[in-house]
Amino acid sequence: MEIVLASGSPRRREILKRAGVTFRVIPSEATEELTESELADPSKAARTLADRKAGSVVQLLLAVPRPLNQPVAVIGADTMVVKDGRIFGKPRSLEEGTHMLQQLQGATHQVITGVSVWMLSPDEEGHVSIARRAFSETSEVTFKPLSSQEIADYLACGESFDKAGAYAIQGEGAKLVAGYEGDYDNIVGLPVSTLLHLVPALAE
Ligand SMILES: Cc1cn([C@H]2C[C@H](O)[C@@H](COP(=O)(O)OP(=O)(O)OP(=O)(O)O)O2)c(=O)[nH]c1=O
Repeated sequence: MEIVLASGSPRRREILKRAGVTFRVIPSEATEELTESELADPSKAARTLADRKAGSVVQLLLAVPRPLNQPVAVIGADTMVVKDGRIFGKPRSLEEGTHMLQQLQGATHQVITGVSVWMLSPDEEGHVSIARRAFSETSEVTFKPLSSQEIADYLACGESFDKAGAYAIQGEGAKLVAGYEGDYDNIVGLPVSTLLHLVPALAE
């Protein structure tokens, strides 16, 4: 089976590689916008975005005028930070990053990663059947109390802008964190242990 990771995230690539999975990368160009009603249920929203990312890459694969000659699994994922039911994605400005970290300091929040796997199976005539499996995983992260100066100094290191919630637990952001519960890889972007448990074919 061929495995495709529908993600431009170097962290997801790294985590999947470390788990011993052989795959290629096709970054998704799906939009990350959600409607008000989708925003109301963060776990579902994360699964929806993951599904959209995987689905957009499946469309690309099926648009190529060359029949699939083997089953293909396409993996999409989306990570969001959730504080008091509000979703924090990637900050679009320094102000937004500052606001996110002000909300997160001295408190506990959830990090939710939604994952969607689309399995494409061609038959002998070249017809492709599609099966989908989606799940989400939640970890909890507690931040130390932070002063405005500490927040400004952290944002100045520059690692915040492509990270949900404006921090990277695997980077300089580790020093903002008092502790976490749950799966660490899930916080960094891909709950690979649950993924391989639910879709064991990926590890074969
Ligand atoms: C909370 C947290 C998030 N992140 C990252 C994981 C995700 O890459 C990113 C959230 O953005 P996503 O939209 O989930 O992913 P992405 O845009 O990086 O990649 P793609 O859509 O192509 O798959 O935040 C960390 O690296 N460390 C952390 O501690």
